[in-house]
Amino acid sequence: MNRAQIRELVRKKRNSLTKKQQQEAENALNLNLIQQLKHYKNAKIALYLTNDGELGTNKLIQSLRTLNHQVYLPVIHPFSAGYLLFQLHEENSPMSTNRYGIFEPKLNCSQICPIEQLDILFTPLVAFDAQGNRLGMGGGFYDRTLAKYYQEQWQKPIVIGLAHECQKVDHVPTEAWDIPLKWIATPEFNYRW
Ligand SMILES: Nc1nc2c(c(=O)[nH]1)N(C=O)[C@@H](CNc1ccc(C(=O)N[C@@H](CCC(=O)O)C(=O)O)cc1)CN2
Ligand SMILES: Nc1ncnc2c1ncn2[C@@H]1O[C@H](COP(=O)(O)OP(=O)(O)OP(=O)(O)O)[C@@H](O)[C@H]1O
Repeated sequence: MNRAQIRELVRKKRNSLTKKQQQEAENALNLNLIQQLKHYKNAKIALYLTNDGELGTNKLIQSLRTLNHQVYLPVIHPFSAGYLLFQLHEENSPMSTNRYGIFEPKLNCSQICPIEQLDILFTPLVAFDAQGNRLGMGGGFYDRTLAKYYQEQWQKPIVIGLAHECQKVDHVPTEAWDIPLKWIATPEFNYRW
């Protein structure tokens, strides 16, 4: 299967999960990651708002806030095409919808966090394989935005892909720009490379 075929197949799969399965997955992911991140204090953590059958993040966002972490969300860069910015997201932050119909914070430059100052960055993904290869929605946003950090000796942020178990495939055909992940969390497991 090529990248487009895998994308189509896995997007269908995750969109066909029932509400109950989605809810259970979201709850389990929350418990998994709260346990995994328990040594962090007042961390800056980038997440995303759920779209297209992706693993739910609302519960995790609420828990992280309760634990005094700061939550950031991606905002599509207003003029650097294909890049993301990460903006602070609080309970009542003004929101707007981007061109894909995904909620994102209304751009406020004073609340943007440079990537190297984030402690943890969670990426959405469509499919992953046993080697940590990641396939996204096809915009190249995360690959492009993180490319600069991948080239240098990279300490921060820790990048963690989030996915349902059903998004694991035998093999993701890779491209030169793809950034393999060192950690993918599902509701059930943590895959580390
Ligand atoms: N929840 C979430 N937020 C995210 C991402 C994501 O994958 N998930 N992104 C990760 O990069 C960025 C947005 N990238 C996206 C790229 C394509 C489509 C999408 O639905 N594409 C349609 C075609 C839409 C069109 O061109 O008008 C499709 O493939 O059906 C959505 C998001 C930033 N925010
Ligand atoms: N580092 C980069 N520099 C320039 N272009 C890039 C880079 N990374 C990806 N692209 C471009 O973005 C397009 C989409 O890439 P790809 O199919 O890998 O996206 P994706 O990983 O599925 O999406 P996303 O990262 O947004 O979840 C490709 O055509 C590629 O040319």
